[in-house]
Amino acid sequence: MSEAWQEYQAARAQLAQRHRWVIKIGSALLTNDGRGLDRERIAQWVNQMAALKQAGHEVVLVSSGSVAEGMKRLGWQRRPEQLHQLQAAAAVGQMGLIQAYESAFAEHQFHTAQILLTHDDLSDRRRYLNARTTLRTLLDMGVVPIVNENDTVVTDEICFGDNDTLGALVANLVEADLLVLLTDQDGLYTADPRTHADATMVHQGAASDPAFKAMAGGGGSLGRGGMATKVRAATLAARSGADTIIVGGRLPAVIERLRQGEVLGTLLQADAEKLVARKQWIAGHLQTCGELVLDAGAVNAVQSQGRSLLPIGVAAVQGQFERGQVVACLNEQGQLVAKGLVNFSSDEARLIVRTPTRELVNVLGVVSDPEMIHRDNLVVL
Ligand SMILES: Nc1ncnc2c1ncn2[C@@H]1O[C@H](COP(=O)(O)OP(=O)(O)O)[C@@H](O)[C@H]1O
Ligand SMILES: N[C@@H](CCC(=O)OP(=O)(O)O)C(=O)O
Repeated sequence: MSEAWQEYQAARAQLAQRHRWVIKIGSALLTNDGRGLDRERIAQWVNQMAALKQAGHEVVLVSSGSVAEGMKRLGWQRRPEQLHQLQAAAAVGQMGLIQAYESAFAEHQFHTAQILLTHDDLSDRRRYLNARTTLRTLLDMGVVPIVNENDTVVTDEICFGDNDTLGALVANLVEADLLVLLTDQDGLYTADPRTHADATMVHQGAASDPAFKAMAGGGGSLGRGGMATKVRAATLAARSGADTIIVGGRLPAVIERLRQGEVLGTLLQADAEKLVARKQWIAGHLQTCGELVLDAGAVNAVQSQGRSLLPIGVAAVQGQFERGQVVACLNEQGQLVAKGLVNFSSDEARLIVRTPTRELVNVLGVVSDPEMIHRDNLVVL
């Protein structure tokens, strides 16, 4: 046995002990090649999740499939393009999705709970904390939360877009130990195996390794994200310390075998420093209200020295925002370097661009917090 394989085995044995699992099941897998939900498979996964719970683990399920099931129920052959049709299909299909899981978990005497989230729910601090408390309460009660995006009310601008991202943000929310992304491929390959017959599977690596991002392509017609969003999800999940496994959901007894520590799929390990809860919430903002453009000195202070962002280092302000909202910090080349909770509104911020701290009082009068973004509220990306 090679040394690398021994290393994989050791990592998997350790993972199998992890307490709180978020398991995401994608559309490509759930939907019987577009012919509605694959109920037989759903029952098999539920049996394995029930066994996981009986062994003392906690499980949160993130499941796609509402649009695909809605299309089947409505007799539609192709995924509609129009948003309101997608939303209608999701509303019809979510009924079937929840019904399928509820009856399968009931066979094992487990209660389930439906949680439908939008991006807005997680970007508002109060709603985020509410969602977190509810999910944790459900887990304490032994209930299996089943999460999906609230497709009926989201628009393109405010959606997570794919359930891989949602799965990662849920992993952050519940401080999961492990995120399992079940999909239609056995794992992440060096290139999309549907178009590259010679591609080989990656067994293990660091979530932040840019090589994986380069390998990952888009998805099929039912799923939305493809591998690209799965690799990104692994980097998001890593912020709260969760490792991610991308694995084939059609492999026999896949969840059970992961629980036994078998080397399956691709393990992307959390290698970045775990962020405190408040910073995870800031980092989880996919859309921000505005941008601050930082000069090179400020980028260095924030990125390499862990310092607060001061108005003197801000070269420009874009967009409209209020004090306390999350803004993006860009370098002068327009690349995202950080996100943070800003201490000034966009109107105030424009007035104090490039202003030294001691002169703020001359521009704005009394200033309680002189930093543009305090380091405790700043996440370097
Ligand atoms: N490097 C890669 N390795 C494996 N699959 C890839 C890769 N790049 C793109 N893909 C595609 O991603 C698809 C899975 O993503 P997707 O269709 O969104 O599934 P899901 O609904 O499970 O999220 C695979 O069917 C595959 O064709
Ligand atoms: N919320 C949507 C799923 C979004 C989606 O397709 O996600 P994925 O299968 O992860 O690419 C649904 O339930 O149909």
